[in-house]
Amino acid sequence: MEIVLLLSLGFILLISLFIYRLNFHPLSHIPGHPLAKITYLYEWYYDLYRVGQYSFKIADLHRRYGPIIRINPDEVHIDDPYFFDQIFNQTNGRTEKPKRVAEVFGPFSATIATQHHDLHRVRRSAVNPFFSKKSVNDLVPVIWKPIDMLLERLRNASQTGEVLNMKYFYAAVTQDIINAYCFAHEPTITKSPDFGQKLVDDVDGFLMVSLINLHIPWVMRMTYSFPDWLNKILSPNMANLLDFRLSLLEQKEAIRNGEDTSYQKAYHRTIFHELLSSKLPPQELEAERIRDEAFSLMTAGSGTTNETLRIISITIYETTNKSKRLHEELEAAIPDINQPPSLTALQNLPYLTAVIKEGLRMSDPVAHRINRQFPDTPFDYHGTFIPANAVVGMSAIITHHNEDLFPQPYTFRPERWLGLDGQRLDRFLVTFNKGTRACLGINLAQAELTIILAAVFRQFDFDVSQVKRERDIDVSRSFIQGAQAPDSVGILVKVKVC
Ligand code: HEM
Repeated sequence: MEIVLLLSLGFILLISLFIYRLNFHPLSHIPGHPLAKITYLYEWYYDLYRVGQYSFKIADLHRRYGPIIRINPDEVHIDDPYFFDQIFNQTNGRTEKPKRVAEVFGPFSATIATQHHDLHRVRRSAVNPFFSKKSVNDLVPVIWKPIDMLLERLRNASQTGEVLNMKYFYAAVTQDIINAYCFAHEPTITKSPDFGQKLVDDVDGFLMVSLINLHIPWVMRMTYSFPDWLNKILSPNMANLLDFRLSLLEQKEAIRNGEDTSYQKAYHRTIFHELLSSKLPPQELEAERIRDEAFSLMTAGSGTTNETLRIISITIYETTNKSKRLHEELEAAIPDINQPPSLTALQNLPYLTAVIKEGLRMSDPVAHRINRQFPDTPFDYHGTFIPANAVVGMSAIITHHNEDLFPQPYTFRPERWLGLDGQRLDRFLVTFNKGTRACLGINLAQAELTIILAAVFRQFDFDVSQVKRERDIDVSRSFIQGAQAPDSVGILVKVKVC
């Protein structure tokens, strides 16, 4: 009898909640699918049951309900490229990251995972100087080191016929670069026989788990509270990642204790040697906080750039006329491969630059929507009121496939970025997002893309006949970062010297 009473009470409460969300909630006037308005289960269904599909479903919902929609009980999503700056680039008051997004990697104290505006400003201003244009320009010799190693390995593979996996060789280079910048390490991953495949796969696995954590936050919180040995038993795939986190902690402590002085021999700045002697408040320099910052830089600084590199590379080799045009531009700009031009000279090459922009448009490594809360700022979207502190998001993948701005959006057409018409499109390229929480590593990523693509395309051609676009290239799932089909083994290529 009591159970029946309790069940009836629960049922009445649930119905009342649905009625509130549908009719009286501050976002109730915003159109959207009725199920998405009343329950998070709608989003769960697409993300958890259909595995990483909500990012794509949102585009469908916009087609049905218009440019401003409610995608879950508490969140608004906008599809309007002209409104991007108003949301992300506005400086009128505090910009916060919604709690469940900030904690998507667990209770994680890196800049990227900081919910509140003021703390984010403190953390971000400590790391910003390392990623300015000037700092990245000073880093160019460090960037070249693993690239030279990769070129050597590509040359060898072209002679032996060895099949290489592009997914891992680009990742290795980007990891070696950020490793050197963070800790003054010599490049080792680009030299390793499998290009450090396990760590790349583990980070992919971690991102998949993060999607579960977005929806069921206590899962990651609980696992964070377990000791590493227990987590390794529960989830053997995570063992390497946990060791990696531990090794970051150890490296950082060795620096703090003066046991690691490798930076004295390095001819470049290193982030963690400087950060540990910075004027950050003591709690910001605590061991685990700095470990989390290192973990975030090492992961955010590799997977994204790697994804763009491989999508550009394969797409360009699939379209012979484009690879020919790029190769001709590079041959003229780099007559002697042993004397590469400066980064600035490479960044002034019009076709290479257009290829990179088109690659950033089409690859969209951060496939998930990006959302914010503005506690001090309400918005007016063409007559639709969005109250202060509502969660508001936009998606680069939707903006970048807007047919009015980018006709034939699924076709790789670098030419769209050339000339005056191309310059007008620049403001709609939002792969790195905009505003105070936009990508920290944009200058580094741009430099890596430019130098790596110039170096590789100047000398090599690839046989891409083993690559299947739908399986290995197209982003068909979104786990914060975009992912390819589950049966993809990466991108297997044979190397040819051109
Ligand atoms: C093609 C390459 C890259 C793309 C497309 C990309 C994209 C993005 C995007 C969209 C964000 C905003 C995320 C959000 O608001 O939730 C972001 C943030 C961030 N990115 Fe990147 N990124 C790339 C490369 C890098 C590199 C090389 C680094 C270097 C270490 C880096 C470090 C970061 C960090 C630390 C943040 C957090 C910034 C903050 O919260 O203030 N990224 N990135």
